[in-house]
Amino acid sequence: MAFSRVYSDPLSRGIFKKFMVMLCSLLTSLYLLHCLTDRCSSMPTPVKASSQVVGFFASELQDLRSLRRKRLLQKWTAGSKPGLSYESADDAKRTSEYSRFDDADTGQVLYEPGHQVDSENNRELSHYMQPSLGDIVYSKRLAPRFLVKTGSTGKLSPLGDGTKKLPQAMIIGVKKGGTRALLEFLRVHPDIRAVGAEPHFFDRNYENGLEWYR
Ligand SMILES: Nc1ncnc2c1ncn2[C@@H]1O[C@H](COP(=O)(O)OS(=O)(=O)O)[C@@H](OP(=O)(O)O)[C@H]1O
Repeated sequence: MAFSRVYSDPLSRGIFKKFMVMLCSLLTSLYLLHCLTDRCSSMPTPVKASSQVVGFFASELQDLRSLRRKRLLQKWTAGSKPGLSYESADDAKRTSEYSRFDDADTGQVLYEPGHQVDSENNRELSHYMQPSLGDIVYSKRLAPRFLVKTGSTGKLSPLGDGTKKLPQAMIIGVKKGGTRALLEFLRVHPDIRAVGAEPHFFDRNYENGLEWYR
C-alpha cells in the first residue's frame, strides 16, 4: 500500500524514473567494461610488446656477441694444428692425440678437460668427442700456467681450483678514456685473463678486503 502511494505521487514517480535510468546506464557501462577487459586480456599489452622488443634486442646482442667470439676464435685458431681450426671444429672428431698437452715448464704430459684417463691401467682412454667452443679456446689458447692438473683424474681445469690470485696488472683510466677498448684488446691475447665487468675495488669495494678482490 505504501509503495503504491509513493509510486502514485508524481514527484516520487519522477525520482523513480531517474533512478531506473541511472541503474540501466550503470549496468550498461559495467557490461561494456566487462567486454572491454575480456578483449584486452587477449590483446598484446604494451608491457608484453615492450618485453618482446627487449627480447628481440637481447637476442640480437647475443648473436653479435657470439659472432664476435667466433671471429676471435677463427683468428686465434688460424695457424694452429690442422683439424683444430674453428671452421672444422664442428664436424671434426678430436682424437686423443690432440687431447694431450705437454707442460712446457715441467715436461709433464697433461690432459685437457673432458679427456678420460684410465688411472688403473695408467693409459689414456682413446675416446672421440665433439669439441665445444669453450673446449677449443681452452685447449688451444690457454697457456700452461692457466691450466691446473686436478688430482686423481689428471684433467686440466682453468684457474679456479684454489688458485685465486691478485691481478698482475691493472688498467686505470678516466671515464671515456678508452679503458674498455684496451681491456678488450688485451683480452684477445691467450695468456691474459681479465675480469668481465669492472670490479671497482678501490672506489666501491675496498672495505671488502683483498680476499674479496682475489
Ligand atoms: N682508440 C680509440 N681512439 C679514440 N676513441 C676511443 C678509442 N678506443 C675507445 N675509444 C672511445 O672511448 C670511449 C669509451 O671509453 P671507456 O671505455 O673508458 O668508457 S667508460 O668510461 O668505461 O664507459 C668510447 O667513446 P664513445 O663512443 O664516445 O662513448 C670509445 O669510442
